[in-house]
This record gives sequence, structure tokens and C-alpha cells, in this order.
Amino acid sequence: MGIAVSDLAVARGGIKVLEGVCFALEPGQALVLRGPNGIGKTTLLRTVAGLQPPVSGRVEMAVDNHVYAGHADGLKATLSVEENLSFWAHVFGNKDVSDALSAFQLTSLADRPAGALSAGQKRRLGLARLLVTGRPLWLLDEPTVSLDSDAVAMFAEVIRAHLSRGGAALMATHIDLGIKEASTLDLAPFRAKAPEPDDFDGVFL
Ligand SMILES: Nc1ncnc2c1ncn2[C@@H]1O[C@H](COP(=O)(O)OP(=O)(O)OP(=O)(O)O)[C@@H](O)[C@H]1O
Repeated sequence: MGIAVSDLAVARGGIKVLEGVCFALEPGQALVLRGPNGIGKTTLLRTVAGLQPPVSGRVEMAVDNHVYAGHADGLKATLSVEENLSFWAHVFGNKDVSDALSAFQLTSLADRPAGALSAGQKRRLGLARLLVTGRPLWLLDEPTVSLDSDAVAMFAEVIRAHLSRGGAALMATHIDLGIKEASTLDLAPFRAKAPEPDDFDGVFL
């Protein structure tokens, strides 16, 4: 099962930012959330991931089916690249990290402490964690930040392989990943309207 989102309204800091959001994501599909800075992509992803409650509407998806990767890489700086991945593999009941290392060209850096990686290498390691979770549904917020063009291509290849295995991905990104299987949802039409004041004259007093 993927995700079914219906008539969803989400808020940040107590203010509604998006409303009436509807989409469905099936296994094997990717959906890219688009919209200008501040429209609410992160807020929507966090709500879908269950990290905050919706204002209204529904998010239907299977329990323990997804993994969320936000802006922070969530790495342990003193653990090596391999130890970081092994830690996360263990959390999700898995062991083998070799495929994740090679998918993001991290094998030659396996023994280096994560704190001594470049920004792009840290991001590659953060994304490699997705592969060791074994979870089918990936919720990704700006996954390509700090990646150079080779690493973006690497990431796009990982997404394609994930989709071909029946996985799914919902992601907010400003760049074109060149994934032809991916569709796009422009969030501009779902921007929440400013609330009508209850007391029109009162707002001027
Ligand atoms: N902690 C907060 N308290 C109040 N408002 C916030 C908070 N964090 C974000 N916002 C506001 O909520 C709105 C939605 O923010 P959000 O981070 O979801 O947007 P975004 O589309 O992901 O933006 P970007 O493309 O810049 O990452 C923005 O207008 C932002 O200023």
C-alpha cells in the first residue's frame, strides 16, 4: 500500500499554510512536491510522516511502512560511515550495509568518521540510510541539498531502483531529478486562504 491523502489541511506555528491537499501514491510511483519557499512542503511532509497532526483531512497509509528523511542528516559524528549505517540497519532489524555503501559510492570512505566527511558526503551517507531501513515508502525533504551533479545522478538511480522494486517516494525538491516515472504536485493551488475576521470593524479598533 502507498499513501492516500484527502482534503488535508496543515499548519505551522499555529497558522494554516495548506488546505484541500489531495493525492495518492502507489507502490512503484514517485511524487515530487513543488512550490516556492515557505509554501509548506516541509510542513506537509512532516504531517504525512505523522510527526505533527493535520488540521483536518486524512492521511491513509500502512503502519511502520515509511521512513522520513528531513533536512538534518542525523549522523553520529564519531562513528565511522559503516558504523553509522550498521547502527541504522540494526534499528530496522537488518544487517547488510554493503549495497547501501556502494549505491552512494561510500565504500572507500567506510572507515572514516562521519564527522570528517564533506557536506555532500554527509548527505550521501544520510541518504544511504534509507536503503538499510528496508522500508518501502520514502518521505524526503530536499534530499539533494549539497549534492554535486554526479551525486544527484547517483541519487536518481537509487530512486529508480527503489521504484522498480515496488517502493514509493514522496519528496520535496526544487531540482529536476530527471526521473521520468515521477509526477509532480504543484502546491500553489492549495495555499491556505487568510481567515475572515470574526469582527470586521473590531480589527480596526
Ligand atoms: N517554527 C515555526 N513557527 C512558525 N512558522 C513557521 C515555523 N517554521 C516554519 N514556519 C512557516 O511556515 C511556513 C511553511 O514552512 P515550510 O518549512 O513548510 O515551507 P517549505 O515549502 O518547506 O519552504 P522551503 O522551500 O523554504 O523549505 C513558512 O511560511 C514558514 O515561514
